[in-house]
Amino acid sequence: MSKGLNGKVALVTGAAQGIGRGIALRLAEEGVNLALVDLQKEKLAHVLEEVTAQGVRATTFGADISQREDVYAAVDHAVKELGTLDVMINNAGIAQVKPIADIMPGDLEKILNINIGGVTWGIQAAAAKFKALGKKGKIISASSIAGHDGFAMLGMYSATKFAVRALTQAAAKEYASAGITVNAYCPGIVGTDMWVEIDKRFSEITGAPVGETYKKYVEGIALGRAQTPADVAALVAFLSSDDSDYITGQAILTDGGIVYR
Ligand SMILES: NC(=O)C1=CN([C@@H]2O[C@H](COP(=O)(O)OP(=O)(O)OC[C@H]3O[C@@H](n4cnc5c(N)ncnc54)[C@H](O)[C@@H]3O)[C@@H](O)[C@H]2O)C=CC1
Ligand SMILES: CC(=O)C(C)=O
Repeated sequence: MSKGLNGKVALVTGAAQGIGRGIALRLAEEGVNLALVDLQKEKLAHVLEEVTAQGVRATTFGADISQREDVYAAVDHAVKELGTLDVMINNAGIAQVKPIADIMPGDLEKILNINIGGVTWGIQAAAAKFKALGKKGKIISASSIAGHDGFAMLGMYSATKFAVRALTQAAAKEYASAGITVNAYCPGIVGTDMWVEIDKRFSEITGAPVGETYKKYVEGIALGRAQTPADVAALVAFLSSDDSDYITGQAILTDGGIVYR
């Protein structure tokens, strides 16, 4: 068990599936009460059943993280339903597979609003709430290996994940005096719907057979297998726990050996 997690309250965005669901399941195992936030309300209801079956209290909230008022409303909802907030996990994000030459203004606007806007509003709303509650807190956001190395065909996605690292560093410096730590996790190749979509788009662009791009990337992992949401959740549980109290401003790689920093 991770130190100091039992009884805490965490909000997880993008909790309806994939890595966000994996984080919710792991935190529930650790006794964390959960506010589950996503665009997909039906899928959230299923994750709600899964986590409450582990004996924790939980609530769901439908929100579009690119909308500042939605994120603030989600944080207010968490505190109203669960009594407080200790950990904010800005996990939701989208991928975008396009050669640089094909990126259009609408593509740029969409991914910036979700991947950078969503994290910005999440950091802002959580820090304001921690201060209003008069408590310390932890803010944890999803970056990526693509936040350390720019990936071909994932140029704008990579740019947003580099930006998450920059925001993490700046926010860590701004909020340290309030006792708020701000960190990020950087997964590698995780077998979620996001990669099903990335693989499909690569096929459309390059003509590679479906499944080939994912297979090629997984073959490049030193530990020899694709990452699971539970692998990512193990790092997020550590960053949510008291064991990470002296860590701030970091974007920590968890990728089985792809990017070495
Ligand atoms: N799958 C992978 O290999 C990797 C993923 N990541 C990052 O981890 C995070 C989670 O990824 P996955 O679980 O793989 O993705 P996913 O696509 O399986 O799940 C993302 C979830 O976020 C939700 N979401 C998307 N846009 C939203 C919005 N505007 N408002 C509210 N919710 C929204 C979706 O409904 C979905 O439930 C993302 O930030 C992603 O960039 C980072 C590195 C690797
Ligand atoms: C989805 C993602 O972040 C990568 C690099 O696979």
